[in-house]
Amino acid sequence: MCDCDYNRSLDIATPRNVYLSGYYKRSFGYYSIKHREPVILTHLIDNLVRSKEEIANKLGPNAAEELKEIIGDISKLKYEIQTNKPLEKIPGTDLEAMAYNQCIDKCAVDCGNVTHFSCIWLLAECYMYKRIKEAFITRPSFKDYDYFLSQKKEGFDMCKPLRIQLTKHLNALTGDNDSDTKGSLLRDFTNLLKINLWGNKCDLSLSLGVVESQQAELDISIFEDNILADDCEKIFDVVYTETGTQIDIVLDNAGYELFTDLCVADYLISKKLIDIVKFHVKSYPWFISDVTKKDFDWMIKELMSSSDNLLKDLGNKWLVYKHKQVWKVEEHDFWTYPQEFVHMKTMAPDLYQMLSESRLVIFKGDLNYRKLMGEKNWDPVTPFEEALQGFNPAKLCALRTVKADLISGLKEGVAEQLAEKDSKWMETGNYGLIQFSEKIVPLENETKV
Ligand SMILES: O=P(O)(O)OC[C@H]1O[C@](O)(CO)[C@@H](O)[C@@H]1O
Repeated sequence: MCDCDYNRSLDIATPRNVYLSGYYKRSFGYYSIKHREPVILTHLIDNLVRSKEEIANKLGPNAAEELKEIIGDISKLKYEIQTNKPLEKIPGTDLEAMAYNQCIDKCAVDCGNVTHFSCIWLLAECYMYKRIKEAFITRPSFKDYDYFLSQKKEGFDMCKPLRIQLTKHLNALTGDNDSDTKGSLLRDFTNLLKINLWGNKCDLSLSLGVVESQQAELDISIFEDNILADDCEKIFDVVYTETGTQIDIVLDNAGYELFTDLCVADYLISKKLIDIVKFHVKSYPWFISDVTKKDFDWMIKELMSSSDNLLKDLGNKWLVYKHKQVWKVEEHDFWTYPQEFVHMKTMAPDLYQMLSESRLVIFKGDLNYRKLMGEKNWDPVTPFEEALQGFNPAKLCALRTVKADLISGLKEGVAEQLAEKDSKWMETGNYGLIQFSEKIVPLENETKV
């Protein structure tokens, strides 16, 4: 039940156990809708205006006129957000349009008129990216255009030194399997998971589309104290002792984070801990830096043509994984729906079934974490499994740097201590979680959420 009342917004932080919403003025959702979203849209418009010549040359004679219409649509969206207009329904009868309109209708029932600042934050934020996509996909010259591509490429290029460092590290770990012991595998897998966790700090929607120098560090020991939940050993046990040929990684950001994802996947294959890795990507440009199929393929191609031989060899190795179907890239529209994951089983049963065949599903990043947790402001000591509210297609884990004011699975007193040091500690990405949940087999007569 979303707790927002259209006619009033409260100058408070989000109360416990209610949906995050811009309705609470001291919430990160309010700050994001009021300050971050308009800036993201302004940067998008500026980038389009700056590259209009190049676009017209590349996309043909109608592109110039269509670009004006697109900029008009995005400017209109920005105005709607800034003046807290009701969310317009998404035209069309495709499943994704229906998912958005169903979410808008549910919010209308729960809390009256559905505006950007009064509805559940997850809907408001996903809706913005859906409307951006609609602006482009409804113009023939732009239906395959990636409007965030330049930032994703810039982010990838900027992290080359880190990628070389990490490649040397990975090669050292995978170069020799003969001396492996369970202890050495646990140590090295844990180290790679933590490097992967901190790779999540590099996300462009937090930096509002501006590519910053990569704060990610390979020497992750300095961040050890900032990991607030560490289930690496439980995750390793699943990978090391369980059966099941595949694991699934629900990807988040392109660039350095994707590179660290592929390094973890490479380690699992090289050490023969798993046979197949399935990567789940978005079907269109999403939250500025989220990975699409094209981003995945582009990264491998870029590595293969690198001036650095280590990167080039890695790219060639990873291309072979793809060609041999050891690595598979999967798209599904559900990943760009506004619904929380607890609705996956009914809204995307095919995807839920695919995940249920996995030995372990790894969810990356903050947006996936919000969807796992049902976009609710849990008491931070609420067990992670409980906050999943029954979503558990398989054993799963979340690797997330904390960028939003919702969290679960903390020890008593931790959230309070951190809030005393910095009231905005949950918005910085400076703290991380590596949380695991067993596949809970429901009792026969237990009702599902
Ligand atoms: O790339 P990630 O880790 O999902 O983080 C992106 C998301 O984090 C937030 O800043 C907070 O959830 C969102 O506004 C943003 O889109």
